[in-house]
Amino acid sequence: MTPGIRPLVAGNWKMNGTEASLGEIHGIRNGFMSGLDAEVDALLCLPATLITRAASIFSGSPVAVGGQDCHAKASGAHTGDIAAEMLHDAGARYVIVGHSERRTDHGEKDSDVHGKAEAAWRGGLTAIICVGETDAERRANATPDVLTRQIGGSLPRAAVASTTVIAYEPVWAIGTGLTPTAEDVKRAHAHLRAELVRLIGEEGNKVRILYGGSVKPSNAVELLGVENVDGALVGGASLKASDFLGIAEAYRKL
Ligand SMILES: O=C(CO)COP(=O)(O)O
Repeated sequence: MTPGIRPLVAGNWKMNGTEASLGEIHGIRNGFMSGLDAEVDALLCLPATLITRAASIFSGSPVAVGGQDCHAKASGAHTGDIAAEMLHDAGARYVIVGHSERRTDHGEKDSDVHGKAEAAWRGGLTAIICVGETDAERRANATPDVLTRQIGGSLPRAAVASTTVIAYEPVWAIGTGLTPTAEDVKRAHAHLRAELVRLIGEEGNKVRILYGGSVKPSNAVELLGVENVDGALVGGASLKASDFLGIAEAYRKL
């Protein structure tokens, strides 16, 4: 946690979810309507096919909807891609950019992520910029260098805290059930905070830095209580309303 920063618990459904999953979205809505919103902001980043339906379910609730990627351009001949403006039109207010799965599956580089973050702002969205080291980089003690390089290349210098979120997601912790120690998370987030301030000045002290990678209800209190951890980006556990709410409930104990 960071004094003065309201935490954000965000889900990332990745390539999961159909009509049959709408019950979980209703469950998430009901959970946040019953008082949890006093503690934390909530967001669900969905496949594009569910954004309009989820935005209608979440309407009048404190839960926002986000996309998982956007193109750098606003429109054009880019088959299969989606523009930030289109996500906004569908009801999204956030978009994840530079997730490690996009960096791996689609060869996205820091310079691509930089362009997508600017596109997100142009389209009226908050950009969630993801960074994080691989297992090999961790073993080589290269985590601080990797984070410096990724944030330096991915973060446009015009970033402001109201429309920028950083997510620290160690690649080796995603979907594996493995998590860094609280001490390792503290060190990585302190490093990212210092880099933010170096890159964008005092504004960097107000930017939310989320932790992502195997967050569950059982480890949420420990991970979310760490200094400079301003929320979570949750994959697998966000698919079930009870687990996602269980993670947000950590803020009732912190
Ligand atoms: O990649 C993630 C969120 O963006 C984390 O995924 P898991 O919570 O499934 O490890």
